[in-house]
Amino acid sequence: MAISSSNSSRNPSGTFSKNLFSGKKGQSVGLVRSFNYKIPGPFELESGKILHGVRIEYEVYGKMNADKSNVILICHALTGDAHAAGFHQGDKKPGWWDIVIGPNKAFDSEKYCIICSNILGGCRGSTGPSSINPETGKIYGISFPVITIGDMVNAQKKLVEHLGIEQLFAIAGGSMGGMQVLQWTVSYPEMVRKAIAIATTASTTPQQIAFGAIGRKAITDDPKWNGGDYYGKKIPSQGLALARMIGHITYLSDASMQKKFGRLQKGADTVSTAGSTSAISATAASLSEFSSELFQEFAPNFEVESYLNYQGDNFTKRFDANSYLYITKAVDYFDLSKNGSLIEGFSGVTAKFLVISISSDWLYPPYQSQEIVSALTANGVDARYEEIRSQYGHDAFLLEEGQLSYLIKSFLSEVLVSDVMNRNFYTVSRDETIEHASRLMVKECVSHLPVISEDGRLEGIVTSWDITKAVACKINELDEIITRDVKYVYEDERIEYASSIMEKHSISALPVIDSEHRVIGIVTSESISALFGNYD
Ligand SMILES: CC(=O)SCCNC(=O)CCNC(=O)[C@H](O)C(C)(C)COP(=O)(O)OP(=O)(O)OC[C@H]1O[C@@H](n2cnc3c(N)ncnc32)[C@H](O)[C@@H]1OP(=O)(O)O
Ligand SMILES: N[C@@H](CCO)C(=O)O
Repeated sequence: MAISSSNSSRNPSGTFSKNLFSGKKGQSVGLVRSFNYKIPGPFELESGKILHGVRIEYEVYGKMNADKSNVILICHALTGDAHAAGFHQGDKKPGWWDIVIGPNKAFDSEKYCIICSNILGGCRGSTGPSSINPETGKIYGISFPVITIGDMVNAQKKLVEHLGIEQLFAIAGGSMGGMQVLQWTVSYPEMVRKAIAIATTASTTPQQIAFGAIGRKAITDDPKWNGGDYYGKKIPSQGLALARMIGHITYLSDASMQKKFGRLQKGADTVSTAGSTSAISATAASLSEFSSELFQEFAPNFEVESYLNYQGDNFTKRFDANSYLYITKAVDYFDLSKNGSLIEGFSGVTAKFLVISISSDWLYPPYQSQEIVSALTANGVDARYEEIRSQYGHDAFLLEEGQLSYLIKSFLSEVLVSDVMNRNFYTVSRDETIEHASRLMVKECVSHLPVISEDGRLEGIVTSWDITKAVACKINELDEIITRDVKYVYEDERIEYASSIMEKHSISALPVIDSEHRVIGIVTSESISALFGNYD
């Protein structure tokens, strides 16, 4: 299967493998803890309903830099939580996206401050239907109001503001996490610089809604669901497990199920490999070899049945059935198109995008990611499309470490001069005095002044060092001390290039010019250091 890809971020051979990313091996963020933020005052939902005392559970990996410009928000999928990386005390398994979060990993915790929060409506520390309604002192149950992906994002925004972050360096997530990513860039375009949406859609399809509906029916048809009032009693574990079993099939693929289970049956002790599919098949798999008693009981004799039973049962130990109802409904309502147009829905988006699909994902197939990219591109948004080649199906976004790392790392580290340049800058003209330039530098705390012509074209540069020398030599005219062979960059050049010019010529600031040689900004070594994590 070929990888369809748009551009150059691929490795030189043009192929991917699970171990493709050959950078320094990442390590764990180690022992981590969760925090819990209570949103002060009322929290208004998109429906107009109000929640009080909303709590948001979150975790943080890495440090914020001085101006909090290195923060990456991770959004989790349907049944995830705030624990994305590292270990809680006593845990054997790390957080759910540990493969990409940590020192030297794709979301490098040495460089970025990575935050992940549990969604509103969830059951892992954030307010949801299993929380106590502060107005009644009782568990909400199904008196909890309907929530949307927009509500989840609005709650995350409250957390982000509480942490004093004005703009997120990036936001990333897969599946329903990807929906939150898209919603963020639509609702708060000025707050997101880069967006990574994986295995997701901008508008939930009838097939996706259908699977959600069956899962919900499994829960509500379980007598123990009891109209959502089961807290402190027996939980609707049959229905919840069945919902997860159905859901879990959609997270896998035909090929991955062939590979994992083949037709293997319990009790079969010899296996053989079947042709090109590498399927495992039981040698003694003919029906006649099973006892009629076993057959009549419809016992789960296939390995895939045992696996699904295990996944279903396991799920009931970590998830609340009502949360499942509310969250899947929020997914079903998700539709960013406006007046039937996704292009219109994305008008106003400014973040740079990396949209990743998975070749074997039949739940959120690649065409849905391509639609996102087309609509973004139609709005002039810089959106890159990549398809991960994987047999794991939808859940590949939790597993494909090498491909994800390669794509995410190169996307995050691609910084252009325009991302860093200061557009509020000061200039002088060459017929001005040294005293004027000197006063301007002191007043505005700048050490470099581009010298421009009447129509704004770059003619030279004067630095505070030039002024110091001029004063020592009793020179008064600016014209005499201007550096005319001035180095400059264009705004669409990579920041590494700007940095290399500065290093080569031992200079700490470069004017940024447009195609007509007019000065449009200035980039300084200070702003580059801040971006790449000069942590205080
Ligand atoms: C996305 C978020 O934001 S967070 C939520 C993500 N987490 C989940 O979805 C959890 C459940 N999902 C899964 O397990 C997913 O398949 C994945 C993608 C996360 C893991 O995939 P894989 O590593 O391929 O694991 P696999 O699908 O084989 O399942 C492993 C589990 O099934 C069990 N299992 C495997 N085969 C069988 C079998 N034949 N019978 C019974 N159990 C089996 C394993 O013992 C293992 O149990 P454990 O999880 O308690 O260790
Ligand atoms: N398996 C993941 C992804 C579902 O989209 C989850 O349960 O959250």
